[in-house]
Amino acid sequence: MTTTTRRHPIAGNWASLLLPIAEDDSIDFVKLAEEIDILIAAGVDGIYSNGTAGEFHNQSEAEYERIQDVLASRCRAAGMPFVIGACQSDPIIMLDRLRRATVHRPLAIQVIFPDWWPLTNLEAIDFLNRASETAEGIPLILYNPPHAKRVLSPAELSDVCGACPSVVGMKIADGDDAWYAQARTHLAEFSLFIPGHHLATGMKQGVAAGAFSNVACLNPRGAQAWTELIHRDLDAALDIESRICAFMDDHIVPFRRDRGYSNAALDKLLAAIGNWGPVSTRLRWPYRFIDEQEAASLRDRARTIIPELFAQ
Ligand SMILES: N[C@@H](CC=O)C(=O)O
Repeated sequence: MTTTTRRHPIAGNWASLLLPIAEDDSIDFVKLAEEIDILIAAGVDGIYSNGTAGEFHNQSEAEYERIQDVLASRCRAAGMPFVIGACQSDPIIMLDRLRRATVHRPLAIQVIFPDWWPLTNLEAIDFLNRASETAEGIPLILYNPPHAKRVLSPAELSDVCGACPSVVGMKIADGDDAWYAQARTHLAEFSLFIPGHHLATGMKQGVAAGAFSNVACLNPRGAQAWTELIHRDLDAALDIESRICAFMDDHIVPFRRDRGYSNAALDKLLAAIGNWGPVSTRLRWPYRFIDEQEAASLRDRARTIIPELFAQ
């Protein structure tokens, strides 16, 4: 894929900051700090806050502030790149989160489109331009997941984001070969982040810069080693990817498809299976979370199917 000057060097394996939720539904900030230190020690390419997995949709503004403070201070002290998610369904609150994120000078800031009434392309451009002004020169990454109120095609993403110079990247779902061809045609100037479990394919297709990664939820250190392997030995990395996908399809996706759990519940299940830090499966009310026992019983399966992710 031909790149242009807009394409930002941000890339690689980005670990989601998952919220340790206590039994009384509060955020355990001591455990949050501990989790960040573990992710830093794992040597991931970066840590980001407030994706769906980070429950951005279910926290107060004071909590938002405190999460970003903890993330920024610990990452800065360790020289670890970080991205802040300013995402929120309400555009006014989102711009305010964005304004408060700029204080920490993250590598980039993630935004979504306002998400109650779907935006037209013109409204989306207007929103991103206002977000760009608010970001004070910090690059923006548009997070447009499959569950967004409006999911844009590569051509639509190009029309909308092309009009907003601060948007340097997108975090989107990938697709089949035809989708990848469209992405190459329309989105070459952007850094594209695709779902973590497809990263080797996305890089083979010459499209993906990295992932804000569910594989890092399972094991941040293993996901980092796999990301590095993609550059060294693509065939070996694709073989691991096929087993990661099989594990997801057989053991993780059924919780959403058959039992109605949210994506955040699935990502927290992955972290509990990986058992690498102080993050349980618990989500904040009203969202249902997967019993910790399910994680314990999948632990051996994960290690058997994809031992490479647990070898470090
Ligand atoms: N979609 C996720 C990515 C990690 O699994 C997110 O919430 O950012």
